[in-house]
Amino acid sequence: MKRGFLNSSKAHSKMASVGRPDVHQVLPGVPEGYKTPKVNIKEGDPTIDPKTLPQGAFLFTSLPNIPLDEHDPDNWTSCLLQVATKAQIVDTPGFPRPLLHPPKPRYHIGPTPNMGLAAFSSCALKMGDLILSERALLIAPAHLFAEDNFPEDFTDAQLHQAVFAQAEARLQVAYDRMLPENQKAYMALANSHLQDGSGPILGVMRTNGVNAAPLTRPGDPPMPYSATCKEISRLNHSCSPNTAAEFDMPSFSFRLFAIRDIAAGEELTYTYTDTSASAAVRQKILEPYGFRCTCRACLDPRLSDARRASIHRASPTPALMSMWAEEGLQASPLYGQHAVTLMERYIGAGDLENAMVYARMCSKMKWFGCGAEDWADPAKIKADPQWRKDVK
Ligand SMILES: C[S@@+](CC[C@H](N)C(=O)[O-])C[C@H]1O[C@@H](n2cnc3c(N)ncnc32)[C@H](O)[C@@H]1O
Repeated sequence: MKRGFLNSSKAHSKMASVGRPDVHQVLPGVPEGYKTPKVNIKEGDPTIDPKTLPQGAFLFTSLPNIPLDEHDPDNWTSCLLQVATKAQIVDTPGFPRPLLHPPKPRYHIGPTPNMGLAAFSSCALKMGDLILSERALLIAPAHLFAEDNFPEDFTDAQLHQAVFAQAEARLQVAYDRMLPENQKAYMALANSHLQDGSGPILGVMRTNGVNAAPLTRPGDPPMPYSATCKEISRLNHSCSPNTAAEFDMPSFSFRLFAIRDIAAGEELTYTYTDTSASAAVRQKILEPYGFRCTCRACLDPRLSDARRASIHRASPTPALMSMWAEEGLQASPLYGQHAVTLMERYIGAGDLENAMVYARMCSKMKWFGCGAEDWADPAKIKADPQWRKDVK
């Protein structure tokens, strides 16, 4: 039986452009005459051999690496990645594996009265059910970074705008490499950054980016990546979400799972914030998305804040697990770790019935990337080296 899964480290041809935005038109704060530096290291550029680039250099690429004008039923992602990150991806055993799809569609996108579009379950779902798999439209560094020395007389506001302009110019290259239908899908996504100087491509990324954590290699400085998806990015936020997304490196795709049982027609949500934080802190983190969360935990923060604080401190017990579930925090890695701890505790005590309860729970927690479908097997539990080790 695999232990500690929760602790393990775990995008040429020129194409038509849909609604191609003009960086300087949409960034009025950039001083007249300021030109963004050219950042054009594209794969397939005959003047550059990617193998000679430093590991930290950025590369525009498509993953899986198929010709840019070709269609793949599973789509491909237009990426801006560090050279070393790309190497890590293509060296992943099994890459590029086809996507794992549910046997029939389990969700649909539809309107809400006050939250724009949203995703809804099309059937009753069980905890651990795969809802959808998709490759992102765009993956790029989540953090804005400046690439040249700015004129000394720039004001803070101008500096801010110039950094946005650089980011937009970079993203424009990745956007130009997308298939026209992907460009169209990208520009159709929500944008909560229409007034702050973000260019349109950056604005959509900042509104819809999903954390592609496994792409961040351990190192200094860490480079977080943001993935903008056609479908998953339609999910609205909840501080007690009912889904979680896991990035599967071999297939280079996100998998969205039900993290508890979900009724047919229920809205599917995931979290944009830190669910362990207080309601006030969560609202602050959500501010850039342009809404105030009105989920159950935010409407009654006094009770929920106290409960969240205490359950994050407490040691795992079956009663504590119920409190985590009542608070709707099954996406938290700590919840998963507790399930493993309890399973191990019952294995050590030779308590098969209770060990099976938590083994079944762990087996369904596929959003943690554990892929541990067969943990809930009494024969395996009894064959575990720790079986009955704590029995005096
Ligand atoms: C990633 S998009 C989600 C999909 C979006 N509703 C759409 O129409 O495409 C994020 C945007 O959805 C809206 N949104 C997401 N969660 C919300 C919530 N809990 N309450 C109100 N608006 C929300 C906000 O406008 C936010 O900027």
